[in-house]
Amino acid sequence: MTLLDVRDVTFGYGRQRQVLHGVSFAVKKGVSVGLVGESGSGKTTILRLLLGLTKPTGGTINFGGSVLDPSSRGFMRDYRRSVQAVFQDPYSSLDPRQKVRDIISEPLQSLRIPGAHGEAVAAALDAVGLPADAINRYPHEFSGGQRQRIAIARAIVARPQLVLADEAVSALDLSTRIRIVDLFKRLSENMTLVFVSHDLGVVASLCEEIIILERGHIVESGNTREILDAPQHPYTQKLLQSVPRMPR
Ligand SMILES: Nc1ncnc2c1ncn2[C@@H]1O[C@H](COP(=O)(O)OP(=O)(O)OP(=O)(O)O)[C@@H](O)[C@H]1O
Repeated sequence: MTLLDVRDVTFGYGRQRQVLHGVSFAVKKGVSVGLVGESGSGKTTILRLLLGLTKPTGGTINFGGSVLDPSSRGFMRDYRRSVQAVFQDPYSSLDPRQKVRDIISEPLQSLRIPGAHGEAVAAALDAVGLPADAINRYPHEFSGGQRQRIAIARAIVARPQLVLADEAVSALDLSTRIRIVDLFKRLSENMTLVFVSHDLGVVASLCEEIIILERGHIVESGNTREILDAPQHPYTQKLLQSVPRMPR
C-alpha cells in the first residue's frame, strides 16, 4: 500500500533558485526509504515539503490518498498525527526549560489527544530505551545520544504512521550512532521511516529502498542492496567510491 506519493514535484527558493526538478517517488507502508545525496542536493527541501512546512511550486504530494495541502487546517491536523519528524541536532531540537515528560507529551497535547498522557509517555520512553525516571529531568542532564532518544520518543509518542528523520544520527559519535541506528531499525518494524542522510553506510543498514538525489534530480532509486551492489548512475558510483567500506 502506498503511504506517500510524490509526483513531479518542483520547488524553488524564489524565481531564480529552482532546487527540485520533477521529483517523483513513492513510499510504501512498512518499507523504509533512505534519501541520499551530497550537501545541497535538496534532501532537506524535500523533507520540508513532506512536513507541509512549504508548498511545491509544481506537482503534488499525496498522503493516504489525499493531497497534502499545507493551507488546509483540517488536513494538517490529521497529517500531524500521522507524520512526525526527528532532526539532526539533539541539542537545539529540545526545549532546555522543559522536563522530559513535557517534551515527550507535547505532540499529544498539541494534537489534543484525549486522556492521561502518562502511560503513552512511559511507553515511548521504554521503546527508546530510557529509564522511566527520565521524565522528571531536563535535557541538559542527558548525553547527545540520550537526547536523540528523547527526540525519537517525542516523534513516536502519538504512534505516527510515518517518521521523517533528517540526518538524525549525523551529529553523534560513531558508537552512539550505531546504537541509535539500531533503535531506528527496531522502531521501523512498526512504522514507516524516511531517512535523509549523506551517509550511505547508515542508509544501507537501515533502509530497504534508496533514492539518490543529485542537484534536485533523482538519478537512481529502488532496492538499496541492488543499487549499492550494482550502481547504474555515475553519480551513485561516485558516492559509493567515497565510502571506504560498506557495512554488510
Ligand atoms: N532558505 C533558502 N533560501 C534559498 N536557497 C536555499 C534555502 N535553503 C536551501 N537552499 C538551497 O537549496 C538547495 C538544496 O538545499 P537543501 O538544504 O535541501 O540540501 P541538502 O541536500 O539537505 O543539503 P545538506 O546535506 O547540506 O543539508 C541548496 O542549493 C541550498 O543552497
